Amino acid sequence: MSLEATIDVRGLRKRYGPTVAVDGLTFTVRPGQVTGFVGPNGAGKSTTLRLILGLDRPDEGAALIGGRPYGHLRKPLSEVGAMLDASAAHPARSARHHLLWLAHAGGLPARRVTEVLDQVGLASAARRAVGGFSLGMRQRLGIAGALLGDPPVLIFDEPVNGLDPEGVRWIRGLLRSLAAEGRAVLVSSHLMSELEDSADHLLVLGRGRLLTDTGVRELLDAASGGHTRLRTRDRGRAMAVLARAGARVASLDADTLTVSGLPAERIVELLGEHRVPFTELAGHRASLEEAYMELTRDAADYRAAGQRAEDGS
Ligand SMILES: Nc1ncnc2c1ncn2[C@@H]1O[C@H](COP(=O)(O)OP(=O)(O)OP(=O)(O)O)[C@@H](O)[C@H]1O
Repeated sequence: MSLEATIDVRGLRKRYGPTVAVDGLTFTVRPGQVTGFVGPNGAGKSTTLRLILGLDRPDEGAALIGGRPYGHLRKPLSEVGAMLDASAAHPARSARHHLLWLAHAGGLPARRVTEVLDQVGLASAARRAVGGFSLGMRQRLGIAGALLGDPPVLIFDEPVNGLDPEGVRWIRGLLRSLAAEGRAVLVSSHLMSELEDSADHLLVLGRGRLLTDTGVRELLDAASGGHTRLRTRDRGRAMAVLARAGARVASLDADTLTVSGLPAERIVELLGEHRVPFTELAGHRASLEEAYMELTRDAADYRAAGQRAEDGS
């Protein structure tokens, strides 16, 4: 693997007729990390990935893999692996033949085919026609194709889409291990929750623009840090005491409050001083989705679009 495992996108712009699909994107995907590329349907994720992979031409800007545009890579399969469409294999071909054909076209040895079939758990189905494969098996075959050249940069477009929980767990583990080997791994998804246990970094896209470029840990820490869940029989007095001290307090149910803006130790002190009884006090760990909502409280645009995506319309 080369050391230049990066994707650099600079001022990328692409328009289809009246639709601006990608609107001035700049970001870097770094080695040793899983970078989540998130946004609702139509946000421009697939277009960006196609531009990075030289499958479409940008109107402006550039996308570089290890410092060079895709078209200038000497051995593309060994420099970047991608799965954009899991149904790309010919249905009458066996999994093994499909990969042998790819390996041959990319100047790779046949032994790599055996290795990647093993790696994705398809060894026993290698001689079956792809047409009879389940969606999960097709995803695995697409991933095998991406891994064929042992590339330092990997791109997966919605790899989790339509998979059962076992398949989702497998893909998460694979993404993590590929990043742990020092590769740059870019994974798109239209759902933040799908990236919960796999992404180290997040690029959030809305209507062709980059809304957020952040580390997942920083995002979660910022959103989780200030929240404490408090259970008390005397909700009214607890709210009054804490609000007077500058906290933001909200009711969750008859005897539970969430408190933000004060550290847990200060909450305990205040409740003690004012003799407000409580039975439970716990730090709250935000989910990735909650953390992102907190960060973009004012970005109604993304949310409106995201909501439509969640509704499936
Ligand atoms: N070849 C094309 N011709 C015309 N419009 C296109 C083309 N490709 C993409 N678009 C439009 O560009 C916008 C971005 O689409 P894109 O597929 O990149 O979004 P996406 O974030 O990948 O969405 P999805 O999650 O649905 O795949 C959409 O409005 C789409 O209709």
